[in-house]
Amino acid sequence: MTALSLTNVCKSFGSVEVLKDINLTVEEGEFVVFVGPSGCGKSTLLRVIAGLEDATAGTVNIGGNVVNNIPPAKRGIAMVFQSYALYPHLSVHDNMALGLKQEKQPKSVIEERVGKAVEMLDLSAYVDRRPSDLSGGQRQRVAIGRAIVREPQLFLFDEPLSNLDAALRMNTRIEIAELHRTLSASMIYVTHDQTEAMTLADKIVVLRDGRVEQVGSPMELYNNPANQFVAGFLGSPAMNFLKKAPLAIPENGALGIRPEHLRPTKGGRIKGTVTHVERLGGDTNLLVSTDEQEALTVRIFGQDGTLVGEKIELDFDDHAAFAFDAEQHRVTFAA
Ligand SMILES: Nc1ncnc2c1ncn2[C@@H]1O[C@H](COP(=O)(O)OP(=O)(O)OP(=O)(O)O)[C@@H](O)[C@H]1O
Repeated sequence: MTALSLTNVCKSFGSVEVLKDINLTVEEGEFVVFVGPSGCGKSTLLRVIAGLEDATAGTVNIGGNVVNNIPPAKRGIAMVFQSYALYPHLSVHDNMALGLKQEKQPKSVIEERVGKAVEMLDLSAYVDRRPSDLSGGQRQRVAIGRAIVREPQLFLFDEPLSNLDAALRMNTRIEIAELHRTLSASMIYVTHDQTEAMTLADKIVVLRDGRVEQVGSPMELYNNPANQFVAGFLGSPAMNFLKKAPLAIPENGALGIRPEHLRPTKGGRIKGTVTHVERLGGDTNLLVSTDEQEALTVRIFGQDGTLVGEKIELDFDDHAAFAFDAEQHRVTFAA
Protein backbone atom coordinates (compact mmCIF):
# COMPACT_ATOMS: atom_id res chain seq x y z
CA MET A 1 0.00 0.00 0.00
CA THR A 2 1.05 3.57 -0.53
CA ALA A 3 1.65 5.51 2.69
CA LEU A 4 1.84 8.90 0.99
CA SER A 5 1.32 10.27 -2.45
CA LEU A 6 1.87 13.83 -3.55
CA THR A 7 0.37 14.91 -6.85
CA ASN A 8 1.40 18.18 -8.50
CA VAL A 9 2.04 19.80 -5.13
CA CYS A 10 3.00 23.49 -5.29
CA LYS A 11 3.60 25.96 -2.50
CA SER A 12 4.12 29.69 -2.76
CA PHE A 13 4.71 32.27 -0.07
CA GLY A 14 3.29 35.40 -1.68
CA SER A 15 4.90 35.62 -5.09
CA VAL A 16 7.77 33.27 -4.14
CA GLU A 17 7.31 29.75 -5.48
CA VAL A 18 9.01 27.44 -3.00
CA LEU A 19 7.68 24.05 -4.19
CA LYS A 20 7.13 23.46 -7.89
CA ASP A 21 4.97 20.58 -9.07
CA ILE A 22 6.12 17.85 -6.70
CA ASN A 23 5.02 14.29 -7.54
CA LEU A 24 6.10 11.59 -5.17
CA THR A 25 5.06 8.36 -3.47
CA VAL A 26 6.18 6.73 -0.26
CA GLU A 27 5.35 3.05 0.07
CA GLU A 28 4.28 1.53 3.37
CA GLY A 29 7.33 0.76 5.52
CA GLU A 30 9.64 2.79 3.33
CA PHE A 31 12.31 5.13 4.73
CA VAL A 32 12.44 8.12 2.41
CA VAL A 33 14.97 10.92 2.82
CA PHE A 34 14.51 14.41 1.36
CA VAL A 35 17.91 15.88 0.75
CA GLY A 36 19.14 19.06 -0.86
CA PRO A 37 20.96 22.30 -0.17
CA SER A 38 19.76 24.92 2.27
CA GLY A 39 16.63 26.70 1.05
CA CYS A 40 15.64 24.08 -1.56
CA GLY A 41 12.27 23.51 0.11
CA LYS A 42 12.78 20.30 2.13
CA SER A 43 11.24 21.57 5.36
CA THR A 44 8.41 23.29 3.52
CA LEU A 45 7.55 20.02 1.76
CA LEU A 46 7.56 18.17 5.09
CA ARG A 47 5.36 20.88 6.63
CA VAL A 48 2.90 20.62 3.73
CA ILE A 49 2.69 16.85 4.32
CA ALA A 50 2.20 17.45 8.06
CA GLY A 51 -0.46 20.08 7.42
CA LEU A 52 1.51 22.85 9.11
CA GLU A 53 1.44 24.64 5.75
CA ASP A 54 -1.31 24.44 3.12
CA ALA A 55 -0.37 23.38 -0.39
CA THR A 56 -1.08 26.20 -2.86
CA ALA A 57 -2.03 23.55 -5.43
CA GLY A 58 -1.97 19.77 -5.75
CA THR A 59 -3.07 16.83 -3.62
CA VAL A 60 -1.62 15.35 -0.45
CA ASN A 61 -2.84 11.80 0.10
CA ILE A 62 -1.94 9.91 3.29
CA GLY A 63 -2.86 6.22 3.56
CA GLY A 64 -5.42 6.51 0.75
CA ASN A 65 -7.15 9.67 1.99
CA VAL A 66 -6.81 13.16 0.60
CA VAL A 67 -5.82 15.24 3.61
CA ASN A 68 -5.50 18.76 2.14
CA ASN A 69 -8.34 19.97 4.35
CA ILE A 70 -7.59 17.83 7.38
CA PRO A 71 -5.76 19.41 10.34
CA PRO A 72 -2.30 18.09 11.38
CA ALA A 73 -3.55 16.26 14.48
CA LYS A 74 -5.96 14.18 12.39
CA ARG A 75 -3.55 13.19 9.61
CA GLY A 76 -2.12 10.10 11.32
CA ILE A 77 1.36 11.56 11.32
CA ALA A 78 3.87 12.35 14.05
CA MET A 79 6.68 14.82 13.58
CA VAL A 80 10.10 15.04 15.22
CA PHE A 81 11.74 18.46 15.04
CA GLN A 82 15.37 19.53 15.10
CA SER A 83 14.65 21.64 18.19
CA TYR A 84 13.04 18.66 20.06
CA ALA A 85 10.06 20.92 20.99
CA LEU A 86 9.72 19.34 24.45
CA TYR A 87 7.74 20.97 27.27
CA PRO A 88 10.36 22.14 29.82
CA HIS A 89 8.02 21.88 32.82
CA LEU A 90 6.99 18.28 32.12
CA SER A 91 8.91 15.09 32.95
CA VAL A 92 10.12 12.73 30.23
CA HIS A 93 7.15 10.48 30.95
CA ASP A 94 4.63 13.32 30.75
CA ASN A 95 6.19 14.76 27.61
CA MET A 96 5.73 11.39 25.96
CA ALA A 97 2.23 10.89 27.35
CA LEU A 98 0.87 14.34 26.54
CA GLY A 99 -0.26 13.69 22.96
CA LEU A 100 -2.11 10.56 24.02
CA LYS A 101 -3.79 12.41 26.91
CA GLN A 102 -4.94 15.07 24.47
CA GLU A 103 -6.35 12.28 22.29
CA LYS A 104 -8.21 11.14 25.45
CA GLN A 105 -6.70 7.66 25.31
CA PRO A 106 -7.39 5.48 28.36
CA LYS A 107 -4.70 5.55 31.07
CA SER A 108 -3.88 1.86 30.52
CA VAL A 109 -3.15 2.48 26.83
CA ILE A 110 -1.02 5.53 27.66
CA GLU A 111 1.05 3.65 30.24
CA GLU A 112 1.52 0.65 27.97
CA ARG A 113 2.65 2.70 24.98
CA VAL A 114 4.89 5.05 26.97
CA GLY A 115 6.42 2.08 28.81
CA LYS A 116 7.18 0.32 25.53
CA ALA A 117 8.73 3.42 23.97
CA VAL A 118 10.80 4.16 27.10
CA GLU A 119 12.23 0.66 26.91
CA MET A 120 12.81 0.77 23.17
CA LEU A 121 14.69 4.05 23.48
CA ASP A 122 16.62 3.10 26.60
CA LEU A 123 15.13 5.95 28.64
CA SER A 124 14.04 3.97 31.73
CA ALA A 125 16.49 5.77 34.02
CA TYR A 126 15.20 9.20 32.98
CA VAL A 127 11.39 9.02 33.04
CA ASP A 128 11.04 11.43 35.97
CA ARG A 129 13.59 13.97 34.75
CA ARG A 130 12.82 17.29 33.13
CA PRO A 131 14.26 17.96 29.64
CA SER A 132 16.74 20.48 31.10
CA ASP A 133 18.39 17.62 33.01
CA LEU A 134 19.00 15.54 29.88
CA SER A 135 21.74 15.56 27.23
CA GLY A 136 20.91 16.61 23.66
CA GLY A 137 20.85 13.00 22.51
CA GLN A 138 18.51 11.99 25.34
CA ARG A 139 16.19 14.90 24.57
CA GLN A 140 16.00 13.84 20.96
CA ARG A 141 15.17 10.28 22.06
CA VAL A 142 12.30 11.68 24.17
CA ALA A 143 11.07 13.61 21.12
CA ILE A 144 11.23 10.41 19.07
CA GLY A 145 9.44 8.55 21.87
CA ARG A 146 6.66 11.11 21.83
CA ALA A 147 6.19 10.34 18.14
CA ILE A 148 6.33 6.54 18.60
CA VAL A 149 3.59 6.41 21.27
CA ARG A 150 1.12 7.96 18.87
CA GLU A 151 1.56 4.95 16.54
CA PRO A 152 1.31 7.16 13.46
CA GLN A 153 0.89 5.92 9.89
CA LEU A 154 3.76 8.12 8.91
CA PHE A 155 6.73 9.54 10.85
CA LEU A 156 8.15 12.88 9.75
CA PHE A 157 11.65 13.86 10.89
CA ASP A 158 12.93 17.39 10.27
CA GLU A 159 16.73 17.38 10.60
CA PRO A 160 16.53 15.59 13.97
CA LEU A 161 20.28 15.21 14.40
CA SER A 162 21.57 18.66 13.49
CA ASN A 163 21.89 19.83 17.09
CA LEU A 164 24.01 16.84 18.12
CA ASP A 165 27.79 16.51 17.98
CA ALA A 166 29.40 14.18 15.44
CA ALA A 167 29.72 11.05 17.62
CA LEU A 168 26.22 11.34 19.01
CA ARG A 169 24.87 12.02 15.54
CA MET A 170 26.24 8.71 14.33
CA ASN A 171 24.86 6.77 17.33
CA THR A 172 21.43 8.37 17.01
CA ARG A 173 21.45 7.74 13.26
CA ILE A 174 21.99 4.04 13.92
CA GLU A 175 19.22 4.08 16.55
CA ILE A 176 16.81 5.64 14.07
CA ALA A 177 17.69 2.96 11.49
CA GLU A 178 17.11 0.25 14.12
CA LEU A 179 13.84 1.86 15.11
CA HIS A 180 12.72 1.79 11.50
CA ARG A 181 13.55 -1.92 11.30
CA THR A 182 11.71 -2.65 14.57
CA LEU A 183 8.58 -0.63 13.80
CA SER A 184 8.51 -1.27 10.02
CA ALA A 185 6.88 2.16 9.86
CA SER A 186 6.82 4.59 6.94
CA MET A 187 9.24 7.41 7.60
CA ILE A 188 10.18 10.64 5.86
CA TYR A 189 13.38 12.27 6.99
CA VAL A 190 14.67 15.69 5.98
CA THR A 191 18.37 16.47 6.04
CA HIS A 192 21.00 18.43 4.17
CA ASP A 193 23.58 15.84 5.25
CA GLN A 194 24.34 13.47 2.41
CA THR A 195 25.84 10.87 4.80
CA GLU A 196 22.53 10.64 6.67
CA ALA A 197 20.71 10.37 3.37
CA MET A 198 23.00 7.62 2.05
CA THR A 199 23.00 5.57 5.27
CA LEU A 200 19.34 5.80 6.30
CA ALA A 201 17.29 5.87 3.12
CA ASP A 202 15.54 3.13 1.19
CA LYS A 203 14.80 5.94 -1.23
CA ILE A 204 16.40 9.37 -1.57
CA VAL A 205 14.57 12.34 -3.06
CA VAL A 206 17.06 14.99 -4.16
CA LEU A 207 15.50 18.46 -4.19
CA ARG A 208 16.88 21.58 -5.74
CA ASP A 209 15.21 24.94 -5.91
CA GLY A 210 11.76 23.53 -5.12
CA ARG A 211 11.89 20.72 -7.68
CA VAL A 212 12.64 17.01 -7.51
CA GLU A 213 15.93 16.40 -9.30
CA GLN A 214 16.06 12.62 -8.94
CA VAL A 215 14.52 9.81 -6.89
CA GLY A 216 16.15 6.44 -6.28
CA SER A 217 17.94 4.17 -3.85
CA PRO A 218 21.21 5.56 -2.45
CA MET A 219 23.33 3.33 -4.68
CA GLU A 220 21.22 4.06 -7.78
CA LEU A 221 21.79 7.77 -7.28
CA TYR A 222 25.47 7.31 -6.45
CA ASN A 223 26.21 5.01 -9.38
CA ASN A 224 23.79 6.50 -11.85
CA PRO A 225 23.21 10.21 -11.19
CA ALA A 226 20.94 11.88 -13.75
CA ASN A 227 22.83 15.14 -13.72
CA GLN A 228 25.83 17.00 -12.41
CA PHE A 229 23.94 18.39 -9.42
CA VAL A 230 23.01 14.94 -8.04
CA ALA A 231 26.47 13.60 -8.91
CA GLY A 232 28.10 16.43 -6.98
CA PHE A 233 25.71 16.35 -4.05
CA LEU A 234 26.06 12.67 -3.08
CA GLY A 235 29.49 11.40 -2.11
CA SER A 236 32.12 12.70 0.27
CA PRO A 237 34.56 14.05 -0.75
CA ALA A 238 32.43 15.26 -3.66
CA MET A 239 32.86 14.15 -7.27
CA ASN A 240 35.50 16.02 -9.28
CA PHE A 241 34.42 17.84 -12.43
CA LEU A 242 37.03 18.53 -15.09
CA LYS A 243 36.42 20.98 -17.90
CA LYS A 244 39.68 20.09 -19.64
CA ALA A 245 39.30 16.35 -19.77
CA PRO A 246 41.50 13.59 -21.12
CA LEU A 247 38.36 12.00 -22.66
CA ALA A 248 35.97 13.37 -25.30
CA ILE A 249 33.14 15.24 -23.55
CA PRO A 250 30.45 17.59 -24.92
CA GLU A 251 31.44 21.19 -25.59
CA ASN A 252 31.32 23.20 -22.36
CA GLY A 253 30.52 19.98 -20.53
CA ALA A 254 32.41 18.29 -17.73
CA LEU A 255 34.04 14.97 -16.94
CA GLY A 256 33.00 13.64 -13.52
CA ILE A 257 35.38 11.37 -11.59
CA ARG A 258 34.86 10.36 -7.99
CA PRO A 259 37.89 10.92 -5.69
CA GLU A 260 38.15 7.19 -4.96
CA HIS A 261 38.42 6.42 -8.70
CA LEU A 262 41.55 8.52 -9.19
CA ARG A 263 44.84 6.80 -8.47
CA PRO A 264 48.43 7.98 -8.64
CA THR A 265 49.91 6.25 -11.72
CA LYS A 266 53.24 6.90 -13.42
CA GLY A 267 52.45 8.28 -16.88
CA GLY A 268 48.80 8.90 -15.86
CA ARG A 269 46.67 11.15 -18.11
CA ILE A 270 46.12 13.87 -15.48
CA LYS A 271 49.22 15.69 -14.29
CA GLY A 272 49.40 18.17 -11.45
CA THR A 273 50.85 19.23 -8.12
CA VAL A 274 49.68 18.27 -4.64
CA THR A 275 48.46 21.41 -2.85
CA HIS A 276 47.16 19.90 0.39
CA VAL A 277 47.12 16.51 2.16
CA GLU A 278 44.43 15.42 4.62
CA ARG A 279 45.54 12.43 6.67
CA LEU A 280 42.40 10.88 8.17
CA GLY A 281 44.07 7.73 9.48
CA GLY A 282 41.97 5.25 7.53
CA ASP A 283 42.08 7.33 4.34
CA THR A 284 44.19 10.08 2.85
CA ASN A 285 42.75 12.88 0.73
CA LEU A 286 45.09 14.63 -1.68
CA LEU A 287 44.10 18.01 -3.09
CA VAL A 288 45.69 18.46 -6.47
CA SER A 289 45.96 21.41 -8.83
CA THR A 290 46.23 20.03 -12.37
CA ASP A 291 48.56 21.42 -15.00
CA GLU A 292 45.33 22.78 -16.57
CA GLN A 293 44.70 24.77 -13.36
CA GLU A 294 41.75 22.67 -12.22
CA ALA A 295 41.30 21.49 -8.62
CA LEU A 296 40.86 17.77 -7.86
CA THR A 297 40.46 15.61 -4.79
CA VAL A 298 42.00 12.15 -4.74
CA ARG A 299 40.97 9.67 -2.08
CA ILE A 300 43.55 7.06 -1.24
CA PHE A 301 42.53 4.13 0.92
CA GLY A 302 44.87 3.87 3.90
CA GLN A 303 47.87 5.98 4.82
CA ASP A 304 50.03 7.63 2.21
CA GLY A 305 53.32 9.50 2.39
CA THR A 306 52.66 12.04 -0.37
CA LEU A 307 53.78 15.55 0.57
CA VAL A 308 52.48 19.00 -0.35
CA GLY A 309 54.29 20.39 -3.39
CA GLU A 310 54.99 16.97 -4.99
CA LYS A 311 54.29 16.49 -8.67
CA ILE A 312 51.69 13.79 -9.25
CA GLU A 313 50.32 11.82 -12.22
CA LEU A 314 46.82 10.39 -11.93
CA ASP A 315 44.68 7.99 -13.90
CA PHE A 316 41.26 6.35 -13.73
CA ASP A 317 39.19 3.63 -15.42
CA ASP A 318 37.16 5.21 -18.22
CA HIS A 319 34.06 3.22 -17.27
CA ALA A 320 34.10 4.81 -13.78
CA ALA A 321 33.90 8.34 -15.23
CA PHE A 322 30.76 10.35 -16.06
CA ALA A 323 30.19 12.91 -18.81
CA PHE A 324 27.88 15.91 -18.47
CA ASP A 325 26.78 18.33 -21.17
CA ALA A 326 26.73 22.12 -21.00
CA GLU A 327 23.28 21.96 -19.31
CA GLN A 328 24.79 19.60 -16.72
CA HIS A 329 22.73 16.61 -17.89
CA ARG A 330 24.39 13.25 -17.86
CA VAL A 331 25.32 11.95 -21.32
CA THR A 332 26.92 8.70 -22.42
CA PHE A 333 30.40 8.80 -23.86
CA ALA A 334 30.66 8.61 -27.62
CA ALA A 335 31.66 5.05 -28.60
N1 LIG B 1 6.84 31.27 5.96
C1 LIG B 1 7.62 31.61 4.94
N2 LIG B 1 7.45 32.77 4.28
C2 LIG B 1 8.22 33.10 3.22
N3 LIG B 1 9.21 32.32 2.74
C3 LIG B 1 9.44 31.14 3.34
C4 LIG B 1 8.66 30.71 4.48
N4 LIG B 1 9.11 29.50 4.86
C5 LIG B 1 10.13 29.20 4.01
N5 LIG B 1 10.31 30.18 3.11
C6 LIG B 1 11.32 30.17 2.03
O1 LIG B 1 11.16 28.99 1.30
C7 LIG B 1 12.41 28.49 0.85
C8 LIG B 1 12.56 27.04 1.28
O2 LIG B 1 12.67 27.00 2.70
P1 LIG B 1 12.81 25.61 3.48
O3 LIG B 1 12.93 25.93 4.93
O4 LIG B 1 11.74 24.68 3.05
O5 LIG B 1 14.21 25.09 2.90
P2 LIG B 1 15.09 23.90 3.40
O6 LIG B 1 15.49 23.15 2.18
O7 LIG B 1 14.40 23.13 4.47
O8 LIG B 1 16.34 24.68 3.97
P3 LIG B 1 17.25 24.38 5.28
O9 LIG B 1 18.05 23.15 4.97
O10 LIG B 1 18.11 25.62 5.34
O11 LIG B 1 16.34 24.22 6.45
C9 LIG B 1 13.46 29.41 1.43
O12 LIG B 1 13.87 30.30 0.43
C10 LIG B 1 12.73 30.12 2.55
O13 LIG B 1 13.25 31.41 2.75
